[in-house]
Amino acid sequence: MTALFEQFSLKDVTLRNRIAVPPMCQYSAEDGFTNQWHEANYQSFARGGAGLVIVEATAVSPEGRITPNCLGIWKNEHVSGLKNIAERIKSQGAVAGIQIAHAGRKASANRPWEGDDHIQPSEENGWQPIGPSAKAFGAHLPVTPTEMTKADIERVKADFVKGAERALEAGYEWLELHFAHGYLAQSFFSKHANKRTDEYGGDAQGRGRFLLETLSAVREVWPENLPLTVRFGVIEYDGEDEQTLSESIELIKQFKEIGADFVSVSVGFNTPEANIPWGPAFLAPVAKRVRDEADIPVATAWGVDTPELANETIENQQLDVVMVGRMHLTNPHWTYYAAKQLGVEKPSWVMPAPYAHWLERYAPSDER
Ligand SMILES: Cc1cc2c(cc1C)N(C[C@H](O)[C@H](O)[C@H](O)COP(=O)(O)O)c1[nH]c(=O)[nH]c(=O)c1N2
Ligand SMILES: NC(=O)C1=CN(Cc2ccccc2)CCC1
Repeated sequence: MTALFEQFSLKDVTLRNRIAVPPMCQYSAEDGFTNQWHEANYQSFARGGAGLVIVEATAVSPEGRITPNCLGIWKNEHVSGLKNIAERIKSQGAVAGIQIAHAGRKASANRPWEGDDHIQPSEENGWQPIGPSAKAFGAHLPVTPTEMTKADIERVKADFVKGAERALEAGYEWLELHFAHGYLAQSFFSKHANKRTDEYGGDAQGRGRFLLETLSAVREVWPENLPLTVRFGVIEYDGEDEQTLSESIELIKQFKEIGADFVSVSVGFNTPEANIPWGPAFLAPVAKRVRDEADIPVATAWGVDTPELANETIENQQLDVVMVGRMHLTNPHWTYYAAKQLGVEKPSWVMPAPYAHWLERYAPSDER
């Protein structure tokens, strides 16, 4: 059996294969609400055969959005649209996941194709970002965030809890807390962003406290039988990698004790001075270290673009699930393409019958 197409069970959820579509912001919402763009976007990935489709970073409060056009889950009115998306994903045979998020000091930004840079808080469509300390990211995100008070910390933790409750109500079965990519939770763990001298700063334990407490609070409301997962940047490529990685693995061991079932291993992106070694599956060896040392199932993304490479990361036990992002933007049926490439039996049947039946007996002219 081709490893990439083996099922994967976690708690009461079973993925039909090891291929996941990671969260990818569409920056297409108004006031946080889903629309026909999101419906088409997510249903197409699921129809293509992916085992798990994770809905993009969905903000737990308005100020937690990256851009004004990010999805939201900060009010009950958001639930019905998110439920529609979950149903569309499940109707195509994939597991419906959702990532809930707070952008922290990277909030109040233009959409990538409109500059990707901060919108000044004084501008009509901008707002004042918050963060662990009054320390800006820099580069294209120069606005200095307001240092969060204890009350702010309690409010944002409560926003994550309410977001998790709404995600459950919307029918999602895989919850991912966004603890990566230099957004709020990740930034608390970062020495670059967190200069606090209270219990939410200082050593690794202090810098990890916001993440641990947020996970704990969500654990209490998320059902024990459904996967509760985190996406966490374990390395910055800022010259401190061994230190950061060992501190990150220690924190992940605590995530597991608190009740995290799975980690999507990613990059910290807390500093514009990082030197990221971009390349095919560059993070897979790091994910394997996490998998082995913290003894927890993992996924990672980042350039796992070919079916062969994806299959290898599972076969050589680096990953349990592969996150294939941008390749799904090129081809939402990437899973079907991978099944054909890897010589899986009856490859067209990774898709629903109306497509599978005809593709089973059709070879495109360039393959005849
Ligand atoms: C347009 C777009 C939007 C997003 C992303 C990426 C892209 C391209 N990524 C990162 C993404 O999940 C993935 O980790 C990267 O794209 C790397 O994987 P690939 O090399 O694309 O397979 C991302 N990550 C995340 O945790 N939450 C998100 O909402 C987003 N949004
Ligand atoms: N919401 C997120 O976590 C996002 C992560 N990105 C990281 C990224 C960096 C480089 C290439 C692709 C993605 C950019 C888009 C938004």
